[in-house]
Amino acid sequence: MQKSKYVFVITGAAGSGKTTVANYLRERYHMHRVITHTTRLPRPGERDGVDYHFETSETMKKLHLLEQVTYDQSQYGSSLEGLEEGWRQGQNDVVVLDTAGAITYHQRLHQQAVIIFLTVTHMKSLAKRMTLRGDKIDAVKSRLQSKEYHRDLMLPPALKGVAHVVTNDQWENTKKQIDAIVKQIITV
Ligand SMILES: Nc1ncnc2c1ncn2[C@@H]1O[C@H](COP(=O)(O)OP(=O)(O)OP(=O)(O)O)[C@@H](O)[C@H]1O
Ligand SMILES: Nc1nc2c(ncn2[C@@H]2O[C@H](COP(=O)(O)O)[C@@H](O)[C@H]2O)c(=O)[nH]1
Repeated sequence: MQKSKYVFVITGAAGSGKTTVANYLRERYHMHRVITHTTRLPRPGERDGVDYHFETSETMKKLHLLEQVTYDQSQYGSSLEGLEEGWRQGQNDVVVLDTAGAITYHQRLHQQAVIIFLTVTHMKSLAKRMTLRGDKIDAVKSRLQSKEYHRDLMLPPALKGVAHVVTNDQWENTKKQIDAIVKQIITV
């Protein structure tokens, strides 16, 4: 019987498939998706309280956050309350973070944070995926020019030997890799 609950942290470059993997973990393994906070504007189809808690700079300041980062000129942050909500219900959590956030989770939660770093073989496919997702052209350009985008293309040294690295080229193959990681961690 599994005693302690985990948070699966999905990290990696923009467009690498973090949200897609998080949704898979939610649907296939009934994990609780931690909704994080951001000051960026919603993308077409994104809903407040579902994809993010959309904040202003003022409301963001009032939150009690476990960690907070600036990514492509917007603020993002996640709360301990968000994690505890899932654990209270007896569920494992899944959260989507940039690599700076993933490092903080590793430092603060140790083995309780299972870090999965997503990458792709051809970096050009990332911009293509963002465009196909419906992101505005200016938003894609801004993302590609940001220092955080370039930083998150590579596994950070602090996560070497810690993160499970998954190459998300072919979705069917990605699911198999994710299933293997979950099986290794969770014993029912
Ligand atoms: N293996 C795959 N092959 C092709 N397309 C994929 C694959 N995985 C995800 N996608 C698609 O790529 C797009 C980007 O995926 P997703 O939104 O999950 O990325 P992300 O890492 O969360 O991005 P961001 O950090 O920019 O929010 C989506 O349209 C998704 O459906
Ligand atoms: N450290 C944190 N990173 C977060 C959080 N919520 C989302 N993110 C990451 O930010 C970038 C940009 O997200 P996008 O939705 O605008 O593309 C991406 O890497 C997300 O994973 C958070 O609370 N903390």
